[in-house]
Formats: sequence, C-alpha cells, structure tokens
Amino acid sequence: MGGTMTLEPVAESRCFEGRVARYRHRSEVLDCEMTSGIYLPPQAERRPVPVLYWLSGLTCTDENFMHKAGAQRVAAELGMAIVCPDTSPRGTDLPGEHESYDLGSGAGFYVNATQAPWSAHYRMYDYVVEELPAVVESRLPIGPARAISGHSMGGHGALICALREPRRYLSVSAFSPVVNPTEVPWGQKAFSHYLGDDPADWREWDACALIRERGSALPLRVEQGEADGFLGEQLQPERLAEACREAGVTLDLRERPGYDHSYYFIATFIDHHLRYHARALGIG
Ligand SMILES: N[C@@H](CCC(=O)N[C@@H](CSC=O)C(=O)NCC(=O)O)C(=O)O
Repeated sequence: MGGTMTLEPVAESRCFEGRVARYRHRSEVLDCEMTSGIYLPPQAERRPVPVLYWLSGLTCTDENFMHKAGAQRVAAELGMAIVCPDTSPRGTDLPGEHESYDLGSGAGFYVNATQAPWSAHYRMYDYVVEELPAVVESRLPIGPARAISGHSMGGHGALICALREPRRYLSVSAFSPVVNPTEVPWGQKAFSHYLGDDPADWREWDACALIRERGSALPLRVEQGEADGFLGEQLQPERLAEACREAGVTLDLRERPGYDHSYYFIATFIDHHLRYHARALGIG
C-alpha cells in the first residue's frame, strides 16, 4: 500500500528549525483526496525520525492540532514527527453527510463502515492505521517507530488503534476520549449509521469492550478535564477505569480540576504526552 502514490505539498512553513506542512494525496482506501498536517523536526533533515500520529475530534480537520496545541516546540527538541490526518473522507457528498457535526464529514469515528452509503468511503480505520503511514513513511524522513494519541472522538480512535494493533504502536495516550462509544449518544449515532443496527457489531470498535475481550500489554495514559462539558454524557472515563481494573490493564488516568474540553486543555498538557511518547519511542 502507498507504493505509487504521490504526496503533494500544499503548504509549508519553517517552525522551530523544522517544518510544518500540509500534504495532499489520493487515498485508495477512502476513494477521495485527503490532506494531512505533518510536523518534521530539524533532526529529520539528517535521518528518519520516530512519529506520533494524532487523531483529532469532531468538526476538526488536519489543521486544528497544528494550529492550537502548541506541540511543535517540544517535538523539535525531541526529534519527533507529528502526523495529523483529517477526521473523515472529504470531497464526497453522501446523503446526510454534511448535515450534523457528529455524523459524516468531520466525524469518521476511525471505524471501517460496513453500511451503505458510508462503506464506499468511510474506512478511516484502515486509512489511519495502514494507508497513511505507508504513504508518509515511504516518502518522508519518518521511521516506523510509532506512537498514537488523540482527542475526544480522536482519543477513542487512538485507543482502538493501539488496542487492535498493539504491534504497530509503541505507546498510546488520549485526551478526553470517548471510551465506551457503544453506550453513549455520539457513538451510538455514528455506529448505527456506519456499522448497522446490531450493537454486537460495534464492540470491536469500542475501547472498553476491546480491553475486556483482549486486554492490553500497552499501558494507557488518559488526560481528562473535570470541567469538561461532555464528561458525564459522552466521555465517562470511569467506564475505562473499570474495564482496565477488571482486565488487569495499566491505566494512568489524570483528572485535571477546572479544565474543559478545549484545545486550551490539550495545549496545557501536550508536552507531558510528547515526553511520555518520546520515552517509548527511544528518544526521551
Ligand atoms: N457542538 C460542538 C462540538 C464540537 C467540538 O467540541 N469539537 C471538539 C472535539 S469534540 C469530540 O470529538 C474539537 O476538537 N473542536 C475543534 C476545536 O478546534 O476546538 C461544535 O460544533 O462546536
């Protein structure tokens, strides 16, 4: 995968002696053009560097994290690339695709849809786990040592990627993740459209269910603001804590008084996560 694909730079700026860029490519998996944000630290001018894949949340594009998280300074210091995929296929026009913020465009939920019309394009899991890494790792100075993190819907995405593909990632973390999508409104809405009406088919895309069924040798690190407006209805990190306790999985859940769901929260703690991943990637 990724063999003949071109990666076209559409914007580039120097940043902390490295460069932050947007690259466009044709995705065969999603059957559309996609754009990703990529930070390459200065060390990448001399050798391939380890990489953090960042999965953003509902309504985001590839740009939110690069613009708002303030991760580039420490990524430059550590010698870590950051790859930010978009949050759904783009340029498509399926029925209902652009009508609500929590379904369709900007809301791919990092699953492989099985239901028409979504299944023609909405295969974000295969895209972020296989196709995009194959493309960027073959065309840019990015090595195969991978970590993964994300926010909210993207925190759910990071957790399920690492839980389903533990050999692909050396570490995983999440900010304000949707930990049990099969039991909360955001997940139930998206999964019923993408995966069909039988909740039994949703479990392989749910972090709590995956932990109970497969365990995890990788420890999980989660940052959660206690003043997050989505906490009680959509996030419920206590469900993840219970699943980890029952399955004997290590969870470092850091609950932060006063912090909400915004990128101000992410910006406050992103350095801790970058250094955590750097240690697992062998550059910390
Ligand atoms: N109804 C709101 C919800 C959008 C929102 O809060 N999006 C978050 C992620 S929520 C879970 O996945 C986000 O990251 N927004 C982008 C940002 O830059 O803050 C709305 O439509 O605004």
